Amino acid sequence: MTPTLLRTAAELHARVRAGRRAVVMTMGALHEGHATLIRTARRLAGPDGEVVVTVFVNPLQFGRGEDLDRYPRTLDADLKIAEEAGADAVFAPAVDEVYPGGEPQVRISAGPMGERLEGASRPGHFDGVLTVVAKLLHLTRPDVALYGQKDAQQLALIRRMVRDLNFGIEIVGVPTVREDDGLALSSRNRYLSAPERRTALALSAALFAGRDRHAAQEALRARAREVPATHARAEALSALGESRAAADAHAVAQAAPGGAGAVLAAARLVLDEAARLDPPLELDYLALVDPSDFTEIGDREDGFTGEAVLAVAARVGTTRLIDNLPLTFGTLGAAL
Ligand SMILES: Nc1ncnc2c1ncn2[C@@H]1O[C@H](COP(=O)(O)OP(=O)(O)OP(=O)(O)O)[C@@H](O)[C@H]1O
Ligand SMILES: CC(C)(CO)[C@@H](O)C(=O)[O-]
Ligand code: BAL
Repeated sequence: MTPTLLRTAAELHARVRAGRRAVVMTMGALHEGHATLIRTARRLAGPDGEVVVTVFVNPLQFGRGEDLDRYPRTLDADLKIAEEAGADAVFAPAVDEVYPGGEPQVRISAGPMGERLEGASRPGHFDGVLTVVAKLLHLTRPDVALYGQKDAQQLALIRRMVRDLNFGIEIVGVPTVREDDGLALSSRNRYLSAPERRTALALSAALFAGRDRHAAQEALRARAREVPATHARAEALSALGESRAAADAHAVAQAAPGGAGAVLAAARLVLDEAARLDPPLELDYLALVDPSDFTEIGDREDGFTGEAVLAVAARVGTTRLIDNLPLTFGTLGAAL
């Protein structure tokens, strides 16, 4: 069924709530990534609940010289995608409806986490994001709200805001949806020409190179833990086994370089190559960060263990893209 289109806060509030409400916030120009969020929301809301999708290009989160004016606005197509994915209502307010008195004087401050990575490149961006997210949460009053892992720093900040300011709403993160060749789906991909898209593939390719390096390291770490046990077993068996196990231990020790620095180096190699393509990739940042506060762990000692996010941002032509992958350091070895 075509979702009900709601244009005003009054229309939204007049709507009779049906069970558990799940909200997906977007800036429109919907694609399969958004559809996945909406389908997940449908599941979480349940058959008696409802899914509300918001479509609003928020001027507050765009810096001067960014793409606010050219950002794609495709409401008819968005309604169709929202319908197919199972939305009950689409809230698509005008700017005046969200900010009736002009830009708000009182805003949410994203704090130090909002000044790193994306926040360093786009000053004020996360204050604008959190301010509109807070407003949209108050307007839509969901039980649960869903956000994509593709915007990992945004997701972490929304979780933080909801916790720090007691919003009492469940926040659910949804893994990044990609094209078959790896490119993360993004509304801004439609700005890319064919040659630019080829260059843009380097973002995901770099992350995959980092992930592969990480997987190889983790396997070596696990092997290194296993070797003493192998050694003990071998010792009990025969002198020949013992010397084999010792050789194995030596080989693992030699082969286990690494940690965070090696993961970053593997990813950087791909980005460096892409910088020589035509059109070139212009790197903004590549960083390995702690997902709880987005501080860099790239420069910490090689023995880092725990959750991390490998994040990248780059420009191709006039289009700025971001991508990231979650990585876990050390648990494979720890589990053995
Ligand atoms: N490829 C994707 N996979 C999963 N979630 C996504 C993906 N792309 C966007 N989202 C999520 O959809 C929500 C709305 O995002 P938004 O409308 O800004 O789309 P976008 O494709 O990220 O656009 P942009 O190109 O402006 O970054 C956010 O929670 C975002 O993280
Ligand atoms: C969360 C959001 C809808 C706020 O404008 C936006 O930042 C987005 O689409 O990711
Ligand atoms: N998807 C994040 C919104 C923005 O880039 O402004």
